[in-house]
Amino acid sequence: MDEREATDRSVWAEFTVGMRGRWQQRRAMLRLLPRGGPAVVGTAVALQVVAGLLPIGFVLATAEVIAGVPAAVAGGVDSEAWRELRDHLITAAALFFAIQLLLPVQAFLGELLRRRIDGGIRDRLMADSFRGTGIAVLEDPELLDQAADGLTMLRMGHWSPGAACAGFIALLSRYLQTVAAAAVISFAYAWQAGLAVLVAGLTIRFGYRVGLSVFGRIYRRHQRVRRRRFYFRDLLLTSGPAKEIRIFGLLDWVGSRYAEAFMQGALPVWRQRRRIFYGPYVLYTLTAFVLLSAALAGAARATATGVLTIGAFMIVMQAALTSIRIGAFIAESDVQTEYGMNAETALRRFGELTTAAADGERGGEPVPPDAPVREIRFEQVTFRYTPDSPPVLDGLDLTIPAGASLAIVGLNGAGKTTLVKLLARLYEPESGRITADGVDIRTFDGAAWQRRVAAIFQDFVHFELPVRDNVGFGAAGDHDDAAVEDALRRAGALDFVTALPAGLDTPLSRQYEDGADLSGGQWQRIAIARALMAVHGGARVLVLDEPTAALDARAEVAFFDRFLDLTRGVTSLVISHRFSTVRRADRIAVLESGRVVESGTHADLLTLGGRYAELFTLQAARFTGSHPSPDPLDQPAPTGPTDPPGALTVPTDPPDAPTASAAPPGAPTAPRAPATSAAPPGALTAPSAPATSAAPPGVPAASAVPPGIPAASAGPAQHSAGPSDRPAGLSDELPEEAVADA
Ligand SMILES: Nc1ncnc2c1ncn2[C@@H]1O[C@H](COP(=O)(O)OP(=O)(O)OP(=O)(O)O)[C@@H](O)[C@H]1O
Repeated sequence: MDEREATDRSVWAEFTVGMRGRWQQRRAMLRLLPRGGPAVVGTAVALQVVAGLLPIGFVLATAEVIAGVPAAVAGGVDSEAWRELRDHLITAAALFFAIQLLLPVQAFLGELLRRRIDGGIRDRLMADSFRGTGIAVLEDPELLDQAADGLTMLRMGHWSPGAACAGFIALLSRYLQTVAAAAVISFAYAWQAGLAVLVAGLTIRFGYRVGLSVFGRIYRRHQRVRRRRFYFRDLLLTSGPAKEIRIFGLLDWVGSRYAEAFMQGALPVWRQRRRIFYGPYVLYTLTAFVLLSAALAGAARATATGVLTIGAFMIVMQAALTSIRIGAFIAESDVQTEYGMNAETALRRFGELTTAAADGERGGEPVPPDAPVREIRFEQVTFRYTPDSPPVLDGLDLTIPAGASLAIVGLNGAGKTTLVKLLARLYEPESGRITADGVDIRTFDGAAWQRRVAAIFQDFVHFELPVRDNVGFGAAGDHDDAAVEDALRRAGALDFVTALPAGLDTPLSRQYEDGADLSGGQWQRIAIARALMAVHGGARVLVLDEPTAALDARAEVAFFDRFLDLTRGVTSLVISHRFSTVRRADRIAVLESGRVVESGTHADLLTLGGRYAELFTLQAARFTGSHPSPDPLDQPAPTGPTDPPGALTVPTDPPDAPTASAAPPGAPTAPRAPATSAAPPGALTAPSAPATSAAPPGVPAASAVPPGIPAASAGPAQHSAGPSDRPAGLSDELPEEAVADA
């Protein structure tokens, strides 16, 4: 229902439309109350009863004081009337102080109640709602709206469900006071006057609550705008975006977007205010005024005619004023209950959505030990993120042999990461299936399967926690220092971690006093260590999504030189745009249009001369200068002879030779044959003997190797004489740095 519809409806119609929901909310509040604990709830209720009755006692005592003054004055200081007056005065003062003393105790109990109830809700949300293995539900816009509102209220605490419960209890004393005051009027004067005063107070109260409820309903409809506002606020106030916001001078822009979003959410509510509050409020107040005036006028006349004593009149007057106070804004209850109930509704919906998603995934068979031992297969897998978006994977078939490495390449947005998310059961395929040794992974217990898959995504989490946790989380919090250090050492991170102020205990964030921040490459090594830790903890499938994108060329070479060692016996999947990384995998799959369009070894795919060869050529050309860019800035930087020896070597793997990654770990590498280049004039060429390679027809063997850089081969260099038909630049002789930096 949109806002226009709501504004077209009368306040009363809008109120009645929301009536059912409000009763549900109130029932939900009552169900929440016991979470405050019987002692706290019981004491709070008892105090509210006392707090409701004390003002009536005060009214009676002060009336007695006023009524007793003439007799006391006439009787003098030692008279009985004087002593009575004194006693009434002391009683009134004691009641007054009791009321004042009760206020902070009531506030304290209300706060305790709020904390307990909100704490319970928070625990329930964490325990129930986030136990699912999938993440699709967490990207659902409706859920995000509910979460933004509900969680914000829960975090702030002012308008949370707990605050609403405390607000409801606080109403007890107010209503008790109102009814008791009306009863006093009935006894002191006439039941008709008591009833009139009661109805007057409740009428104003009702009018106000109707307005507040309608106001709350309109407010709730602007969840999405508020979420946008929170986003702009966080852009301004959090450190992540701070760099770019400043560098691009976006402070004002974001500030004005924030103000705009604020107004977008607030204006419709404000515009409704007059209609919702002022009109009806005048009507209800006039009605109450007439009723109250009639009751008080009657009492005044009765007093004037001697039917009512002056003391009784004072009681009626004060009781009427006490009773009518129910119609005023109740600071400890009104806003809290209205918005707190909205927060409860939002959080309940949030819980329902996440629980439903988790329930759909529940159960499942245990994952067989050591699975996968043969292979993982994607069989005709189709997947789309939302029902109306095009498929990202479209009938995809792929076999990942167990214990070997598979690289996945493809253009940006081809679906590489999506494929991994499906493998890790963060999402489920729309059709088709993924099997491990022939068993659909959907039949496995989701959490158990996820323990089997160690995935480090491009946007891996930078936990603002000590190094030990950042790595240990790979093995579900295994914090065995020896294992953590071993993983760090193998990821090439131990040296810089040891140099940190508190070693493994150093929090990885500058936002903590003794914390340290790391460079992108250092963080990536921490992530790799986390993945290795996961393998240590029993993961059998290792997924590295762009694992070396932030590593320098030397670190990348070092990492992949040890990669097979590091992942021996583990099924590994590597996604990378760096061909120096990709080529080392046992097999490579090329993803395009939601399917695997080519697969094979690096050599096979070069020979095929298809998509992979084309991508490889494109990347190579940037560095060989085979396709010089008209823009001088686009030219590759020559690598100087000062570079450390060995840092830029790349294994040569002619099409019919084993790839570097396929070489047995520790096997000696054959000396690299010097390469020549068919590069354009001016391109850097390696000295010495010509290197040729078996290449697809029409492809000249070419490679540019900067001077002074020895070319090496992981296998025996095999060269065919004669002209090569490999595309220009499509050479295995690329300097590692050049490929790595592409
Ligand atoms: N959470 C998501 N919700 C909706 N669409 C998504 C989501 N994640 C990815 N997509 C879309 O799915 C498509 C494939 O994305 P994916 O991240 O799998 O590509 P990729 O091949 O890994 O790309 P890259 O090489 O840039 O990392 C893209 O069009 C992207 O917009």
